[in-house]
Amino acid sequence: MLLCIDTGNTNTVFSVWDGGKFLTTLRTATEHQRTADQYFVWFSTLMEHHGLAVEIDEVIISSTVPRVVFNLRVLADRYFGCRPLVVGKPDCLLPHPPRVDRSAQVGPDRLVNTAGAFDRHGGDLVVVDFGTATTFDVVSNDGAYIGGVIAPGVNLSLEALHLAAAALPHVDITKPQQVVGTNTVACMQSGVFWGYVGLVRGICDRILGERDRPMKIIGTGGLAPLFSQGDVLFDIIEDDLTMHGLTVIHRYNKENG
Ligand SMILES: Nc1ncnc2c1ncn2[C@@H]1O[C@H](COP(=O)(O)OP(=O)(O)O)[C@@H](O)[C@H]1O
Ligand SMILES: CC(C)(COP(=O)(O)O)[C@@H](O)C(=O)NCCC(=O)O
Ligand SMILES: [K+]
Repeated sequence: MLLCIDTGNTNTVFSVWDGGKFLTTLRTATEHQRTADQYFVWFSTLMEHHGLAVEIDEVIISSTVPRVVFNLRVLADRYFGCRPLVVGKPDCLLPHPPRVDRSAQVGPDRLVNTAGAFDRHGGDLVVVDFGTATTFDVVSNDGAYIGGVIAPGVNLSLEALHLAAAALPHVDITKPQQVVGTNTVACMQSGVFWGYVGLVRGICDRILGERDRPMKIIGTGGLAPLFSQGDVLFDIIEDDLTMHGLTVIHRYNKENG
């Protein structure tokens, strides 16, 4: 079976694909010091806990943190007896190569989102992914990643306020009751929540204006549903888009590699 690994700057997600569906999805904090042995103890313990006695014989990795790839490669080699496909490396083929200034610099998560979204929805898309950073990935009519936008992530913005201003506490994001906050926490939540609603809407409107054609807007990442409570921001919300993209790229490499 195929193990799909998506490492973001905050969290790493492992998901097991049986060829038709994901059997389980496991999440751990991203730490570059974690060894292959540590990954395996964590993974095998939870697989056993879920009663999943499956044999992994293929691995695909997308990592926005280059340093973790070494240990993930060792994991695949030592425990699953395979050489992983690593998105963004020259030996990993993409169904539609990106058309940007330096394709080697594009975050692999964005290439994967593009592949997953095009497979499900066809071309002319904007994928908005709420992770450590909030990214906008523009997918052309023929399925290529052709550029986008990188904005600071929601939690990063809240944390930056806390770190830079002595009197501002650490707060979690939520949709505030009112725009006008009557205490410090409510004021901060309002600034970030409504600020992001405006940011997403404003950037998508500008992308649509610049591209001058109808496009579908797809939201993904854990915070997409929260922000769509503030305004109609997305045509579709899909929380498994990155994982789906990994299966698409894996299949493409099997068929064409
Ligand atoms: N459903 C959720 N509710 C609240 N916060 C979330 C949710 N999903 C993710 N987050 C937060 O959003 C940030 C980005 O998370 P994640 O999507 O895992 O980022 P990355 O892919 O960059 O690792 C993290 O700080 C995480 O705690
Ligand atoms: C923009 C990102 C930091 C987003 O990563 P994430 O929020 O998923 O951790 C990542 O896609 C990245 O490191 N990109 C490299 C630069 C680029 O995509 O052009
Ligand atoms: K992201």
